Amino acid sequence: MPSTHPLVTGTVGPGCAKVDPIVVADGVSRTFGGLTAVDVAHLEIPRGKITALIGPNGAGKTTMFNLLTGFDKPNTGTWNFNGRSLAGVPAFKVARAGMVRTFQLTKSLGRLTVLQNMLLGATKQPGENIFTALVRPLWKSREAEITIKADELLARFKLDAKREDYAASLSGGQRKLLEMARALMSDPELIMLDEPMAGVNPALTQSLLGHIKNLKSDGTSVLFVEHDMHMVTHISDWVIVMAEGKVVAEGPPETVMKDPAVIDAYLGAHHDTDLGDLTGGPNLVEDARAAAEEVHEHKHHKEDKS
Ligand SMILES: Nc1ncnc2c1ncn2[C@@H]1O[C@H](COP(=O)(O)OP(=O)(O)OP(=O)(O)O)[C@@H](O)[C@H]1O
Repeated sequence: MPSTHPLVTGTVGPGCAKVDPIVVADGVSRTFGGLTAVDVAHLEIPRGKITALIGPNGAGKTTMFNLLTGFDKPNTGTWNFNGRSLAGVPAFKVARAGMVRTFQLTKSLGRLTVLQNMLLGATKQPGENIFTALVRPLWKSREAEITIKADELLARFKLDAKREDYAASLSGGQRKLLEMARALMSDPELIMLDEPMAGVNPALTQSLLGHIKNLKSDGTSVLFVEHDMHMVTHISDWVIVMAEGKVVAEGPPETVMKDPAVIDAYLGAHHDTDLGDLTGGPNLVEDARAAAEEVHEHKHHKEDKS
């Protein structure tokens, strides 16, 4: 039976319209040779909420992130952010518009200090504006301003003690925190996190979850890609499921995990999974997570070898 939800106008389903969308995408496709990585007819991301983008390996989630944030160019498609068209706009301008992303493999620059990494996250660097660049006092005051902001964020993410350390010396989890903190240097309205939990040890998991929830309390919209189904069910307001480049399901976490299309999407990557385990049982979330982890490990194993 078609269902409704307070975040949605009309009925809940793949590509459904949101009451207050921050991103609206239409007809976005990207092919690599003969492979269609993304083929999304319509997608809307709700404002001020935490939205999870899930799906098996190779579903097109990271490619969709790359397209929306200007790190890749689509074959077709348009999208707007806050009502402003951002199709074809390069990544640095997308960040200035208020849409910032982090990467699956963190991009912190190991040979720069933690603080220097943070300063690079500020969208308007001192010297970017020719007038400011020529007038040294203005240059200096802007630099002081962004350093204060960087220090505040480092304290919030408990990285202040590491301020002068090289980013290369941080643990995987600390680098994820640094990525998130750096993304916040530009005061984004939408932050897009690509697998924030991957490689994070359990000690930092709670802290990362807390930071993501705080982002929402501060009014920031969050879109994240994640294979950890516990995280997805715990913190998301909304879940979007991709498989083979398309949006195959979406809805609140408590219902989307029971959707046959979601089960199919995970089984699609898992022909050897025991169907009896995954269909309809109370452990669906647990099983889907284990399935996703298994695929993930398999993939990383392949990557290690190559
Ligand atoms: N630069 C590229 N060149 C060729 N093929 C690519 C490229 N980037 C992605 N692909 C392919 O596009 C498809 C979608 O990949 P993508 O990384 O977007 O999936 P994903 O859902 O993010 O997967 P994962 O969960 O493993 O990160 C895959 O088949 C992938 O191999």
